Amino acid sequence: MEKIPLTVLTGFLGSGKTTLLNGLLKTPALADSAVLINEFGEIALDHYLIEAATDSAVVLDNGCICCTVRGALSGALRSLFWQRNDKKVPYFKRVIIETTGLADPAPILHDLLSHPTMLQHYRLAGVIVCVDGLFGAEQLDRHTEAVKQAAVADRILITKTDLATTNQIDALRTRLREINPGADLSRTGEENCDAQAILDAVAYDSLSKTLDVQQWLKAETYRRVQVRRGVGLSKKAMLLTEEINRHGDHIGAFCITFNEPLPWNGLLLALEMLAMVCGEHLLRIKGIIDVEGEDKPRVIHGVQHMFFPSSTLARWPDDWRETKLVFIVRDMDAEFVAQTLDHFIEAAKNKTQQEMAN
Ligand SMILES: Nc1nc2c(ncn2[C@@H]2O[C@H](COP(=O)(O)OP(=O)(O)OP(=O)(O)O)[C@@H](O)[C@H]2O)c(=O)[nH]1
Repeated sequence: MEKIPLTVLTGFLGSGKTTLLNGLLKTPALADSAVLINEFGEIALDHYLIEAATDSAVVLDNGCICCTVRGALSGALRSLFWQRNDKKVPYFKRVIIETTGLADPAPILHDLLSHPTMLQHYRLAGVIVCVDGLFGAEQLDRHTEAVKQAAVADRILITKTDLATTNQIDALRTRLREINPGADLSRTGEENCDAQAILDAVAYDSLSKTLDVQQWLKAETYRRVQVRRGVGLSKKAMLLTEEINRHGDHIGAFCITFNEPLPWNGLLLALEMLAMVCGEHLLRIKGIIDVEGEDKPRVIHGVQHMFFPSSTLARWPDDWRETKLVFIVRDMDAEFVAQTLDHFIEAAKNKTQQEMAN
């Protein structure tokens, strides 16, 4: 059965999420959507979608379903799926989750990822983040959540471009590029900003055999970090603030490559170890892996200490067969990540060699 695409729409308070969503939902392409508004605690949200929503799902004028969910989303998504199955709500093709502006997106993505039954029905199509063209820079300065939101985005939309000056928008673009070099970045009102483009641009389908790897990974936009062979793990370097950029964002975005096939177990151990020791510093990881003994590339991606189930693509791009892992981290040393990967990969290779020798 085809999985239902799930788009997470986030962005700081007042950044224009609801305005964007209202615009998107008016377009016929998105008429068959279910919208979940994820509320937390006492934060007062009073816009039209919330007003339209009661405890359970409400059908909006355009046929979209809307409901407000307090706390964890996974239960609501499962229930929505079964309601659709039992025809208790109109059929919907996709789900858009709008989070509250104060939300750290990582726990939301964890919630979505950590329920295997939910992953049977849904797939994460992408994370869209609205950044306020006028106040975005200030929000990035003051609020860690705003930086984290930008870091996990697949697509960033700069809003309120009618209010901001060209200089403000250009400076914001540059800063967002530093935080998240691989995200699609555009401003509302731009040509490539229509509803379908926004939803399609980020589509990562774990079952898709046709994923455009280059477009998805954009490895060339990240700073390249070399693995120093045979150096091993340094005792001192784990959590460093070397990655602080000139805005003080404490965010590092880098790419690590390996040009020989890797033992899958060694790589997994390395990633597990990184997730265990410094999971909260790992904001986003994506990778295409050349696995020893396999002809086809494997895709992995994760947020903090959670990884989406890995999947295998149909084939390598014509001009590229190399492992590439991109990381967006917070207060974490890039070299430490590279050496940890190398250490566990080498250990796995040595173990296999010893087993073969015996
Ligand atoms: N001029 C202008 N105003 C905008 C734009 N986008 C949003 N706004 C206004 O900014 C305010 C906040 O927009 P919302 O869409 O409610 O923002 P939000 O991110 O959903 O806000 P919360 O859900 O409260 O976090 C509203 O008054 C909007 O009318 C824009 O592109 N231009």
